[in-house]
Amino acid sequence: TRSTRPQRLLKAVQKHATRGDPQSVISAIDHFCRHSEWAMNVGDEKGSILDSVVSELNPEKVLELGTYCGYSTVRIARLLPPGARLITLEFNADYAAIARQVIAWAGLEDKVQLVEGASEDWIPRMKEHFGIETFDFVFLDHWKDRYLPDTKLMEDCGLLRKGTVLLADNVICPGVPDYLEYVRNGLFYKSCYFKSHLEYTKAEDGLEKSVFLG
Ligand SMILES: Cc1ncnc2c1ncn2[C@@H]1O[C@H](/C=C/CNC(=O)c2cc(-c3ccc(F)cc3)cc(O)c2O)C[C@H]1O
Ligand SMILES: [Mg+2]
Repeated sequence: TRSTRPQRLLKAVQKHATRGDPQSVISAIDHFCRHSEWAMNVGDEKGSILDSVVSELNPEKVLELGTYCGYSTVRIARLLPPGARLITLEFNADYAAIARQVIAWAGLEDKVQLVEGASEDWIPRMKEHFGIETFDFVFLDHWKDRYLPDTKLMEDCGLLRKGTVLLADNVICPGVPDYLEYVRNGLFYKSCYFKSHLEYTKAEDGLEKSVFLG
């Protein structure tokens, strides 16, 4: 049977990227998505904004919601200091299998824990299962109607501390209106918008950076 797009994306990484070189993995995926087949990675333009937020923060404990093929996982993990940890949640087994191989090709498996399952099932288990007190940085890039409920769930589970940074992809396209209203007009966050473009296109999109006020 015909291969899937994530399988073809992985093949492009294995063909064009150098094992153990995260930048070459990122470049191979961006080239594949720009010239062969569009895929819903955060991409190079928004990815540079993601890089600057992570580099400035130097987080020890990172959570990613929605691994997909592992593109943003690699972008984030390559910038983490030694000893820092990234937990990424993905409930689609096929995507998870591809992402594990992409992360391994980049040589970042020691910094990344890919957990197969739904965010609402795993967020309440972060403390007892992974020994996480609070997260320093959370990247939201999963189903858009899950951003707000999962943010409230992280608050309720005590996983956010004063200064925790949430960075949300796709706040314009496809859009997350309920989440935006909550972080911009609520009392618990200081929020700002980074205008950019939908990955590999000219359409507007952007990232919302929200700092938890505790
Ligand atoms: C609740 C939960 N738990 C664990 N994993 C979860 C989850 N919800 C989704 N996931 C996993 O994350 C991934 C889902 C990501 C959803 N992202 C999207 O739907 C998405 C869509 C677009 C887009 C824009 C314009 C268009 F015309 C078409 C598409 C662009 C993007 O950057 C996106 O992230 C894969 C899925 O299995
Ligand atoms: Mg996205």
